[in-house]
Amino acid sequence: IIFLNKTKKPQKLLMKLFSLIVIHSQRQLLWIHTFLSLCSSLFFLRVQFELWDSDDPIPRQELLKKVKGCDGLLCVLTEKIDAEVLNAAGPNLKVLSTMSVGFDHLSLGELKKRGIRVGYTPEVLTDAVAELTIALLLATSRRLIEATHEAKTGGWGTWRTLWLCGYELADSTVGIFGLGRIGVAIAERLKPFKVKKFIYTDVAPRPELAAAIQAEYVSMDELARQSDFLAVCCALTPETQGICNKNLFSKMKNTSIFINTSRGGVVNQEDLYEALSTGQIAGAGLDVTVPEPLPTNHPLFTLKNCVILPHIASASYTTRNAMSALAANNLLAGLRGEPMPKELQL
Ligand SMILES: O=C(O)[C@H](O)CO
Repeated sequence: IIFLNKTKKPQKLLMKLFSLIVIHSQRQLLWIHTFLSLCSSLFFLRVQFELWDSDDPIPRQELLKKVKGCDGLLCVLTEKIDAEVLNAAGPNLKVLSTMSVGFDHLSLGELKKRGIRVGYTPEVLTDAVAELTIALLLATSRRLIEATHEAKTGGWGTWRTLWLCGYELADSTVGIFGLGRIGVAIAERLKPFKVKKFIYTDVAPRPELAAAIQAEYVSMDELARQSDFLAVCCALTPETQGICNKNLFSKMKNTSIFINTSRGGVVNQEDLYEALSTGQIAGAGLDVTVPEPLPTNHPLFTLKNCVILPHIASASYTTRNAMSALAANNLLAGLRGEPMPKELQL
């Protein structure tokens, strides 16, 4: 979280920036890009900034206190930016920059009403998210977590014909729910695994994106019926909230693998638990849940056929650096009154 205030004191500001760079280059490589971007522009813009100096989210009360009077705010997805925060900020706030492609943590209506411009970080994380999705899909379908556990804990006896058998991608049908950049990037990576067919569903056909991967547009029901692997790549919106539910799982094959690297809110977790524990579907790989972190006593953790990761799809050094630099540049462009590199159209 970075709070920005315009100021007329560049000298003091430079000293402050310099000390912050030193502190953060020792602590978090990730932030260096952000600070360099900020430093190169802040001198000319004459702004003061304050950083929430921790990897843990800023406590809500602290956020409400510190945001008062700010012109700009850079946040991550753990901060809910709603009317309460915007009221606490007051009328100075002109720009909000989130270091995320997802924006379900932002009250867009409230931001629009106040004329606050919003920056976000699409594209720079596409490769990392697609890569992690493939890793999660294979870990789930080929039962890698179960297998390493068995090997480590003495379950590995003689070679057995059906022990730890899973499902392979060759000759399979892969379904994508929500075809955007990330869905296409996932399909491109899956293609060399000899997938037979890609199908997708979305609010409407997306022929240009689909052409890149020769994907066929189908209804949600068909997606459920045909997919051997179903990857959820849609944004969380009121329309997609809980859309992966009993109705969807009941139409899937009992050999199908369900993968979600978008947002946990898209899935009805009780229905997913039911589908997994009764063998309605074969397995699920989740990088996102509700809540996050998912309590360690959550029923989904008891299932061998459910692989749960702690929301790490974009967690590569390269991508997080790129996200932080883009978030900083969005913020600065917004403060200068210029077009942001990646601005959300409200
Ligand atoms: O929205 C995002 O940017 C991702 O979920 C973070 O990896």
